[in-house]
Amino acid sequence: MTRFTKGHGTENDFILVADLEGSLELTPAQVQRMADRHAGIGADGVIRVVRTRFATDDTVRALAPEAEWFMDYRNADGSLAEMCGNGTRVFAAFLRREGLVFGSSFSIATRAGVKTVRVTEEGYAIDLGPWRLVDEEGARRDGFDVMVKPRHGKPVPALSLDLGNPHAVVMLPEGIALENLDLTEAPELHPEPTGGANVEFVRAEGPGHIAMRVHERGVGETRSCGTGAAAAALATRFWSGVEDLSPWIVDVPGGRLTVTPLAGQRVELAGPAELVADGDFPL
Ligand SMILES: N[C@@H](CCC[C@H](N)C(=O)O)C(=O)O
Repeated sequence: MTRFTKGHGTENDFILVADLEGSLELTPAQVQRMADRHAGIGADGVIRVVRTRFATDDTVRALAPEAEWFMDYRNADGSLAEMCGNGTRVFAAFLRREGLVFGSSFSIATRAGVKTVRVTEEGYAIDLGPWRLVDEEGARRDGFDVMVKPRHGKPVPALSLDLGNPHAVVMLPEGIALENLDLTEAPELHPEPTGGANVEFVRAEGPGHIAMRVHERGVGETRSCGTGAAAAALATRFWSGVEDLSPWIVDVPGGRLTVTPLAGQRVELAGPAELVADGDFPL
């Protein structure tokens, strides 16, 4: 039996497995079984909690002097992802509950580098680090660099951003309601990015305020995506032409996140994190 904890951040839900000394080899099939919502525990992703110095990947192990704990993140289909914004908050909540970190600020290692966590009144704020437009020249010229076709929908232009993991953000044109999108299948992307992408659909709600739905790579539609919320806010800010450091509110089906652009092309994500259950699972 393997001990697990279930948690969520704005209803993006995760199974955490503590493997502090790095002795567990989690296979894609095991991840799929745990994440299965009918025959398993059910989750959008599985997070292995491991000491960074025991990570198998050399690039991650090199982060050990900066961050004691590595968030080994897997999507529900068993694929590895570089980063998970909501996952970092839930990971932080787990580390604190278990007494594995102390203080109101600490660092965690991810496949996309070290992220700094700050404890806040509502939960956690994570410095997601550097972000970039994938095709800056194309984006500045046309405002988009990829076409996205949702199921039963017409192709719409989107902007590709790299938040450590890949995103394509669509600002919905007039006449297409966010609520009516069919995200039961992955939207088609043209050109298709190598390695796929998470796709965010955005509606402007007012200055500094957007609503978003997301289709996540390796999962399907989820009720929230932290790196997706950051990508959506940064894309909307880019299209607005006012690239200041004011915070953005991002409403997702599972709640509300705050995204704050930081100096030096960095971005912070803030929101809640809840640990809701503990149990044992036959892996
Ligand atoms: N839900 C996450 C992102 C998880 C990884 C993503 N599906 C990918 O494959 O890149 C978030 O909160 O950022």
